[in-house]
Amino acid sequence: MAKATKAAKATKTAATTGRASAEPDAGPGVEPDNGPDIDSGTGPGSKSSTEPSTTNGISRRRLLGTAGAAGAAGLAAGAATGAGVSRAVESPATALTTVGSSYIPFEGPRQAGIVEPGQARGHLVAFDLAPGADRRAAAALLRRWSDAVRAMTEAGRAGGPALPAGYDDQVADDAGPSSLTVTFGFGRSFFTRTGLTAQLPEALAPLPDFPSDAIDRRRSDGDLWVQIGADDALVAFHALRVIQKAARDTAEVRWQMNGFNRTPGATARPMTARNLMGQIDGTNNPKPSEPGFDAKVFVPANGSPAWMAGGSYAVVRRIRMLLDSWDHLSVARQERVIGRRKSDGAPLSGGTETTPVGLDTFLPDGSLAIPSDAHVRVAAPASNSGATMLRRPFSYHDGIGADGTPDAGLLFVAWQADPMRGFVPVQRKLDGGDGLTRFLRHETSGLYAVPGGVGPGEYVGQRLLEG
Ligand SMILES: C=CC1=C(C)c2cc3[nH]c(cc4nc(cc5[nH]c(cc1n2)c(C)c5CCC(=O)O)C(CCC(=O)O)=C4C)c(C)c3C=C
Ligand SMILES: [Fe+2]
Repeated sequence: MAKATKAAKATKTAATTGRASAEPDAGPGVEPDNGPDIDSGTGPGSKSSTEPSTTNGISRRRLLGTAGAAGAAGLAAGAATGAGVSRAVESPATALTTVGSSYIPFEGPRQAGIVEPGQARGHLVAFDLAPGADRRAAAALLRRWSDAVRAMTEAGRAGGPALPAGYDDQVADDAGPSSLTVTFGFGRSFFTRTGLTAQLPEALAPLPDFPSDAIDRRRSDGDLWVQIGADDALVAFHALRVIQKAARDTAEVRWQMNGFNRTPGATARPMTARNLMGQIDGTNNPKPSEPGFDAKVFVPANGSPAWMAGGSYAVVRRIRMLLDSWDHLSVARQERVIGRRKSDGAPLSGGTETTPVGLDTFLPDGSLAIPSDAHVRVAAPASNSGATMLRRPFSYHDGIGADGTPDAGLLFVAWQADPMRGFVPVQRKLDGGDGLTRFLRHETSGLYAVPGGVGPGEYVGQRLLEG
């Protein structure tokens, strides 16, 4: 595929994935114990443009690689440890950092934005088809979107094509690709709206209601879902604007959520990111290098329906963290809620961050080292008949809510080959028995079928829409 060809041309490097005696713990309310006009169907293909766009006479691509040194230091450390998921990175001769020049191809057997480390900035957006927009209109939209993303990910690369005028509001000028990915999915309602119910995947059955859910349906679901990620805020915003403008009369925004992660190069060496509770979050994600990874995360080539081959299912939950309550717990108690040390993410059963969690380890007093209601115990595949998912969240912070507490938490995005063997059984178990539940509120929910990737000239979802 083109993905492999492009990757081969680029310099390869590694970057980190960015990852009982149940002592009764204080819940909320207890005493503190510690202080352009984008043309329908005629958008540019990846190879069609020739000259780079210029700003004040300076080519966007000539400006790559002129930022600080932290990224390069982090990159070197990443390569030395060999940790994490490898990704293609271009290295212009003058580069002092790789943040801007990091490039993730749009084309490939799988959509980008699933296995790559979570970017520093993310936008999650759901669209509903406009009244009267049919399958044909939806197909034209997916082509416009795919062409736009192809152009945006290629533009700004050293030696890459220019961003065509129709896409360029100059917001992303001067920046490189910055690990931009845009990932597209279909919600259940898309199939009824477009008369494609015969192609509706079984796996897209509505998620069950979980007892502790507090779901706002207006900010949930949607016909189409788009996940945008980039390591530069302007590159991410630019992609968002282009996607929204390209939707034009065919689809309107149903909801939008904005998130973030740690910026690459902010730590002395690549490390698993922390969430807004301060925990190292992502350690025990399945790794692409592990046997069985693909089967857990992606629909197999002979999977059903056929158009989902190479695709995946994304569960998206906006999970508010009840931070004021959480902050009242001592660090020791917080660690027992999770089952890992806050400072370095090591399991309470001993070792370092990457030491396997000892679910059967006992303390000298005979109690379980990982409490019976600790999050990692209740969520572990071993506690859920092997159920596994790839978690790739963004944090969010939208100021102070009506209740006077931070409207902040996790835009939880979980990827799996089948939600019934991933998110659903695990969330059922967490909802009843996880010590963390009392510090969380699931406020929105969505499930999307994310088809496989595209080759040159193809658009995402083509096999569904033209099958
Ligand atoms: C339904 C699945 C899960 C939800 C919802 C969820 C929410 C959630 N998790 C954290 C913080 C951490 N989670 C950690 C591990 C972990 N979480 C899940 C699943 C859900 N989490 C799994 C499957 C695992 C791995 C368990 C294992 O096999 O060990 C951790 C520990 C570090 C890690 O392994 O990533 C933290 C910390 C928050 C804050 C949260 C909701 C806001
Ligand atoms: Fe978790």
